Amino acid sequence: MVVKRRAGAGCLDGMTRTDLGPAAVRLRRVTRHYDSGFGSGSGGVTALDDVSLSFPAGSFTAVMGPSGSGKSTLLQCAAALDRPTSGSVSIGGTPLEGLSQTRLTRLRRERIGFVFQSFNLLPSLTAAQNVALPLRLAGRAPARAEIRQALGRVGLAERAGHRPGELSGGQQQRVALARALITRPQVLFGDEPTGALDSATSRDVLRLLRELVDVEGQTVVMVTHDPVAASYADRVVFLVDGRVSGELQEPTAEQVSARMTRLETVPC
Ligand SMILES: Nc1ncnc2c1ncn2[C@@H]1O[C@H](COP(=O)(O)OP(=O)(O)OP(=O)(O)O)[C@@H](O)[C@H]1O
Repeated sequence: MVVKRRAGAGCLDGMTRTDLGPAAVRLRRVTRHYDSGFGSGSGGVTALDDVSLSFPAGSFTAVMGPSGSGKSTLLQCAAALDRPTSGSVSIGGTPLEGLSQTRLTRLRRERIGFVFQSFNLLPSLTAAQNVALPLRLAGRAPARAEIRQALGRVGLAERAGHRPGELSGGQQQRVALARALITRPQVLFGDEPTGALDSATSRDVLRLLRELVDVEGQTVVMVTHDPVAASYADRVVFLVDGRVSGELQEPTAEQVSARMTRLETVPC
């Protein structure tokens, strides 16, 4: 598989470089506050604090930060799975605020793909049936060739009839990727997509993500704790206490690791 970086795919911090190209996803001054559950005035948690970020179309971004820094919350707000307390999010130029639940659900189905650490495949369905699910949920009867092509994209055309229990972890994650990509989403989000895989299998999945960006122009945004995984991205955005604390372009694993060590040891 060819591993090739896109020239110029990059990143915006605080929307200072919006001229790089159209944003697949844009967050403007996003704050997400969780109430404590004990009524007003009792504090709660500010998981995201005035975050402005843009994910340019056709780029691969890794999001890193210490535990509790807001990575998953950022992903959920950016993927329209959660609503910010304030600020705005737009996907493919469509602002999410004010959209009804029905329209949000449709937008998520049509424009967003999601892969998780735990694959989330249905164990009783074959790989092909799992991949077909998003289309069935959207009311479409998927053509067999379409499913085969989606599995072919992740190198699993020959495994269409296998159930998840008959596949390795890496193969299961590739089925999950095919399922996430079957609707041709504008953005693919990954919440630690390689977190449950051994390092050799992780590399295969990361090379596949890289290839999707380089060859097909897919936009990928991935939360990870692994500096090696982050080094496959065009840039790494670092969060600390719900705020963007900086970013690295064309990162190496060593640079990411050094930055993370600093963030985890130096009080901000
Ligand atoms: N549903 C919720 N209700 C209350 N607080 C929440 C909720 N979800 C997240 N938080 C809090 O928001 C903060 C950010 O959480 P988040 O899960 O986004 O962090 P994270 O960087 O993804 O953490 P980790 O690396 O440990 O998964 C944490 O303090 C967390 O406890």
